[in-house]
Amino acid sequence: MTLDIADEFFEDSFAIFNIIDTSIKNAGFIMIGVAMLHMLRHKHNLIKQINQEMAEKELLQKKLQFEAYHDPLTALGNRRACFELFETQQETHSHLYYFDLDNFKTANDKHGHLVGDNILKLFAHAISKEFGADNCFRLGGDEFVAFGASIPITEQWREQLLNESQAFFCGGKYWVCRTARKRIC
Ligand SMILES: Nc1nc2c(ncn2[C@@H]2O[C@H](COP(=O)(O)OP(=O)(O)OP(=O)(O)O)[C@@H](O)[C@H]2O)c(=O)[nH]1
Repeated sequence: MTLDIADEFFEDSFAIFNIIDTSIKNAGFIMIGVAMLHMLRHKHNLIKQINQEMAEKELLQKKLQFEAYHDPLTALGNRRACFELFETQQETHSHLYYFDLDNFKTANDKHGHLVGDNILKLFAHAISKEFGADNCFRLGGDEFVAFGASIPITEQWREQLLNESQAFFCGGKYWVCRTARKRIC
């Protein structure tokens, strides 16, 4: 009889201990789960941040590369680009055109540098339309170079190129020469 009572007592106590023990274990699992989730979220944010920084770096690198090889005013290739691409341009184009605007200094002095800048942009746009922007370069000041095919040069063509800049009495001269294009057999 005494034994029975003791058995019941221990049975009940164990049941309570069991419940407490399971609860503690469950709470432990939940805490570990929450901590792991937190860690994963932190890692996810870190990877996102690294990816973003890498994308920004890549963009910056592309921007720097563009700036190193382009004229900021006209967005044409600059002197460095022209020299570095000279061989390739020679191989793919039969003629080289060199342009130098006339009276540009006078136009600058008379109408101001903003108008002067605009003349350069208009001329860059005109030759880009004729030869393709990738084949045109601004060497500096009012000097430009373009690579292209042989074009029947007429007074009309010349006027067309200088159309808008002529409004400021700014003309232009050009020289054309054959490139040393290699024949592809
Ligand atoms: N507005 C403007 N002017 C520039 C720029 N770069 C150079 N210049 C000016 O361009 C002028 C070029 O002068 P010149 O080479 O004598 O040109 P020009 O008056 O056409 O004379 P020729 O070429 O001998 O016919 C200079 O006054 C420079 O200050 C630019 O980016 N913008």
